[in-house]
Order: sequence, then C-alpha cells, then structure tokens
Amino acid sequence: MNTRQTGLEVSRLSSGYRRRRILEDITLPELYAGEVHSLVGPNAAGKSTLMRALAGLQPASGSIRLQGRELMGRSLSERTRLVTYMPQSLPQGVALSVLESVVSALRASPLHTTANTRSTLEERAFEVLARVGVAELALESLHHLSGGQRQLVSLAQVLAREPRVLLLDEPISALDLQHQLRVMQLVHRLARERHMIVLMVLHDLGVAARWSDGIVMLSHGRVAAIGTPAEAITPVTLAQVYGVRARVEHPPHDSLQIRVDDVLTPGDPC
Ligand SMILES: Nc1ncnc2c1ncn2[C@@H]1O[C@H](COP(=O)(O)OP(=O)(O)OP(=O)(O)O)[C@@H](O)[C@H]1O
Repeated sequence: MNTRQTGLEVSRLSSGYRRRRILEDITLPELYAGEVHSLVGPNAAGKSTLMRALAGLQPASGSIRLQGRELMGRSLSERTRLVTYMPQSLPQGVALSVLESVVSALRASPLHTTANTRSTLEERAFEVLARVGVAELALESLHHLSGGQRQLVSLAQVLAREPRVLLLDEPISALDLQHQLRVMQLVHRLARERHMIVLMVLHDLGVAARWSDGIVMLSHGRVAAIGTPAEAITPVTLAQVYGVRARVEHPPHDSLQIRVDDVLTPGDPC
C-alpha cells in the first residue's frame, strides 16, 4: 500500500468562537496513514479547537483534504464516518451499558452493514473492549465508571468506528501508568496495522516524543514548531512557547529526555 497517497492535508485553517478568532491560518505538512502525530502546546493554545475543526464540529475556513478529497462543505455525518474525534471527556447522562455504547459506535462505522446481526456486533464490541483492556466492564452502566474507565471506554467507542482519521484529545489524562502505556502501544499498533492517521493532544512532552512520528506545537492559535520530536521539542521552543528553561537530551536508542529546570521570567534569555 502506498501510504504516501493516503494523507490528511490541512491548509490555511482558521476557526474560532463567535467573533473571537482562535486558530490563525494553520497549515500542516501532510499527515500520512500509519503515522501518529501529537498536538502539543500550552493551555488555551487552541488544540481542542483544532481537533474539533478537523472533525467538522466547529465552524472553520480553509482546506482539509483526505486522500486528495476536500472535506470542507461535506455533511457532518459524512465527515464523522471518516474522521472520529474522542473529546477530553465523555458526555454525561448517557444511560447505556458499556457494551451497548460500543455496539452503537460499531453501527456508525463505515464498515457496518445491515447484514451484521446483534450477536455479531456484540462479539465485535467485546473484542474492541478486550483490546483496550476493559472487557470486564461490558455490562456496567456508563454512569458507574471511574474517570479512567470512562476514558478507556471512550477510546473503545472511537476505535470501534474504524475511522481513517483518529483524533484523540488527551486520551491518557485520567489513566494510571500501566494503562497509559497500554493505550499508547495500542494506538501506535493500530495506526500501523490499519493505516490510520492519528493525531492526539498530549500535555506530557516525554510521552509525545516517545510515541509520535511527528509533533505539531501550537501557541496562541498558530503553529510554533513542527517536525520530528527532536526537531520540534528543543530548549528554544520550550522557552518560547512554554516559558520554561529546559534541557533536551537525545540518548542513543531512546526517545528524547526532557528536563524542565525553571520557569522563565520576562527578560530571561531563552
Ligand atoms: N466554546 C467556547 N466558546 C468560546 N471560547 C472558547 C470555547 N472553547 C474554547 N474557547 C477558547 O478558545 C481558546 C482555545 O481553547 P482550546 O480548548 O482549544 O485550548 P487547548 O489548547 O485545547 O487548551 P487546554 O490544553 O487547556 O485543554 C481558549 O482561549 C478558550 O477560552
């Protein structure tokens, strides 16, 4: 498969709320199928706004092309079949069991046909829950889950849709260390196996550097740095974008080691 023809191209994307512009002219290098990119940046930089704009959940101008086809102007239902967004928190008040919620997600998958019986869908839903490591929660009500369990079930729901583009907004923020690692391994493996384009918002730059092919660093609604983890995460970008003095080491055969030493005050050299 030539993954070089299956990318997501974002150019001159702007978006905001009412009259307040948040994203200014975002242009990204093509994000290729099978690759994982992380979207990083300080609080309020516009990361979630960008994810929502890519998913078609937020008014935007500019161009978003998937496999050469323009997504802007298409219906939301058409876009959500191709691009699936996992928000930071699951909507509250959904009175479904975990299994039913994943079955509903499977029904929304582009691969779903009416020939799929209820038992086939349930079997498939169990498989997805097992891959995420929460099969034992299948019969629980969504209301009764802990924050971390909700995050894992939310991940199972988006994976069940088998999207071409998977947008994950802080997918490990509520997870313990073991589940963080499991989720990162799973996302990485699925991107490779299913040729998905994955973009995830992460605050932990060490995790982002370890698990990403590329990094997009946003600051005040603009792209501040972009490239491989080593290109995008440097003492200079950390000083300019995050306002911290930091060291970035490149141990052989390992991912970047980032050590934040101090908060910079105005006038400090970068
Ligand atoms: N629904 C909304 N209506 C108006 N302004 C909003 C809305 N959602 C976000 N904003 C504003 O847009 C800006 C960017 O917010 P966004 O949530 O995209 O940032 P973020 O980078 O994801 O932040 P964080 O890391 O804190 O989650 C912020 O100034 C925020 O106040």
